[in-house]
Amino acid sequence: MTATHSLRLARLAVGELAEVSLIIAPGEVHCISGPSGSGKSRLLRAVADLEPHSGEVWLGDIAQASLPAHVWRGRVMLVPAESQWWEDSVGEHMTQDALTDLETLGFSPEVLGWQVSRLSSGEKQRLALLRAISRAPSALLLDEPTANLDEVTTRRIEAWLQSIIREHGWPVIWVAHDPGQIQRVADRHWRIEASGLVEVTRWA
Ligand SMILES: Nc1ncnc2c1ncn2[C@@H]1O[C@H](COP(=O)(O)OP(=O)(O)OP(=O)(O)O)[C@@H](O)[C@H]1O
Repeated sequence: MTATHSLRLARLAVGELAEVSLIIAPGEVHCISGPSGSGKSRLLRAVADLEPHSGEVWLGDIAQASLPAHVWRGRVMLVPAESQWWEDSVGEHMTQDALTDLETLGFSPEVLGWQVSRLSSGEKQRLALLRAISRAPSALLLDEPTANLDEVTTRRIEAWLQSIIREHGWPVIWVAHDPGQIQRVADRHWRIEASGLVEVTRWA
């Protein structure tokens, strides 16, 4: 299914961060960087309706406020830096759609039988991404999606994410620290400075 909705933040404010207004077009990746503690994760949580905030968020012509929070979160899917798991085994969290991409992410099908408790932080991170994208979202919020991965795996996950983002036309907000990664994946780059979002027009 191809999503063709923009994600629109209209005067969104959470915590110390000044009001944010952004339009992320279908298939676009907007990277957000900034110092530790500047509010990047809280902003994503507000967009996902996981944190009290003022202002509005729209997915196409659907307002966040018009949907029950759990329905909104199924469409505007947050992949937090530290994923949550609620069942014992990996497979219990996955839909059938996850199976096709297992190998691309470096797993054999046996991973579905693994206990969540044995997963390394990098395995958890890759499987949390797979879990999110296999649930047919309409927009993605990625909080440092490669933070626990080595360079080779990071590049592989970046390429995989870019390809499925383009294929599905998801608007994406991607929190990142690595300038190289931002250079590779961002259509636009915003940095949090003095509690406000400032566009970085040249980030080579
Ligand atoms: N529910 C909350 N209520 C009040 N303050 C909070 C809450 N959650 C986080 N904070 C504070 O808000 C600030 C921003 O936190 P946030 O997690 O968004 O930072 P960040 O930019 O993602 O940082 P990092 O790069 O270290 O992950 C921090 O000072 C944090 O302690």
